[in-house]
Amino acid sequence: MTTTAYLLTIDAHDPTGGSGQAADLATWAALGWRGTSITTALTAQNSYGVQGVQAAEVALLRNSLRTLLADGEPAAVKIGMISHAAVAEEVAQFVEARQCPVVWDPQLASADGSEPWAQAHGGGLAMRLAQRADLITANRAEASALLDLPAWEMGPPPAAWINAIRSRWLEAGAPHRAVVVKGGNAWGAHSTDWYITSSTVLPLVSRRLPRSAHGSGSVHASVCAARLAEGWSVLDAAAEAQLRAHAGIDQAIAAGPGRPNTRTDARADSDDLPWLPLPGQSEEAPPDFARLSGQIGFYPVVPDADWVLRLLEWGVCTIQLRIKEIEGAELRMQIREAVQAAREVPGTQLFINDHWREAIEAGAYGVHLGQDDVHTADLPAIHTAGLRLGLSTHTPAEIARAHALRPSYIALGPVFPTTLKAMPYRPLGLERLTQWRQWLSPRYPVVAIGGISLGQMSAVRATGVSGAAVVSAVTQAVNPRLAVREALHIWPACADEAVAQAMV
Ligand SMILES: Cc1ncc(COP(=O)(O)OP(=O)(O)O)c(N)n1
Ligand SMILES: Cc1nc(C(=O)O)sc1CCOP(=O)(O)O
Ligand SMILES: [Mg+2]
Repeated sequence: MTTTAYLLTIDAHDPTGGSGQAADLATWAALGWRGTSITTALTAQNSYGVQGVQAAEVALLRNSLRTLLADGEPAAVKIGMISHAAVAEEVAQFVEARQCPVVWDPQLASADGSEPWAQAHGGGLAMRLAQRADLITANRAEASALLDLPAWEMGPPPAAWINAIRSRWLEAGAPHRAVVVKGGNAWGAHSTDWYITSSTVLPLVSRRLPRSAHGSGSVHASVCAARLAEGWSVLDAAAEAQLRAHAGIDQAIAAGPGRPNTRTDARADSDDLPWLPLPGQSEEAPPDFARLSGQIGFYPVVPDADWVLRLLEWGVCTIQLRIKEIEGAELRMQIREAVQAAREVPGTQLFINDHWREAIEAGAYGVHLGQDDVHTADLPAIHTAGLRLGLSTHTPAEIARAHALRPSYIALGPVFPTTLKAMPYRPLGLERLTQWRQWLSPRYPVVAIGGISLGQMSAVRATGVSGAAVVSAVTQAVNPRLAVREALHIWPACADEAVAQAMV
């Protein structure tokens, strides 16, 4: 029997279960991970906060770490509260000898001041933890105390913060290393986490909740550790962690008369989504793109206007024209022809892939764009012209980017391996599709795409998505007419009122 992979939290024991190792273990259980824990300190606390801290005995800590390792290496380590220099030294030595991802979530807490923070993190110890960590998740107070930085009230991180974070925490590290400075304890309508690497500064913006909750930092950091262990990028891990922490605070559990505990297994939805504005875009979300007028269902994606005409004849209502390798007058003509034909069939939702200028010119129903396209397309022009917008997404950070643009629908893919084009993403599978679809609900209709055959369409539909976009299942079918008939039988759409009336 092989050992089940495990995550390790090196953190304090919180008797309320709301933070520290208890919260990490519960979060990991909710994510399907086996968690293990090594105790850095015992705390006396309740819903009013920490009343006392007793650092772990160092020989026992060392023995615990060594003993645990005999079962195998952890898949990732999360470090939390360390309130004594000797404990910090032991933990630093331990993580320096590991190969796996390390997340460090520094804690200022030693509420009664009995174990001075400076002692535990002084003498270069904090620097050693920082330089080994793949990700440091600190709120502003923690980062300010550790790096001796001036207060930062509003807006993006000041240059002094970025310089200090880069020169002291990131410079020595690999390029994927990052710091997330969390915005939960700042002010304003939004709570913005700042993702900082040696070359990037990106805001992840959330709707500020009217309350805080105990343990949200632990939930955030433990989600990050799990996702780094699974090979997700730090930005993707941070985006999902922010979503889950937001949901956990929103659904916090009363633990007494004081602060509630962050819920570790909260069900996130679109109110919890962080958004990642485009460079130069304000934190304020833009106005929503127009809503879809009908349901989506079976959504063929086809390479030319002739295909669109055929699909209209066969009763398909939501269609995408995805023309590659044609330009100029021929491109414009095909788009115009398809748009004109679609307009003659009430209830048709025809999206034009990539070619947003030609789509506006032709008065199309909508445009579908990829992640790279949103940097160059004139999104306000598409919005002003009244076109719907569909966006491709493949990761939590891409979902956050899409949410910053408030499109009409969001596509998730590739659900299964696709042969249509090379994709640098691993397939989502149905479980992740179900999960991410929940994150996007109720705000966004979700379209599943990638490797979907007719045989898989019922299972895809059962995940709760609004539609399934397919290329090969139609264009490569031996008998496309029959394939379309079967697909419409599995997933009829056009429940649009206009169509329903036209059919009476
Ligand atoms: C419904 C739907 N989802 C995703 C895509 C992919 O769009 P994009 O990322 O722009 O890639 P190309 O299709 O242009 O290769 C799509 N077309 N439709
Ligand atoms: C064009 C495209 N975009 C994808 C995404 O995940 O964004 S998957 C994909 C290919 C869809 O073709 P088929 O149905 O033949 O697999
Ligand atoms: Mg495209």
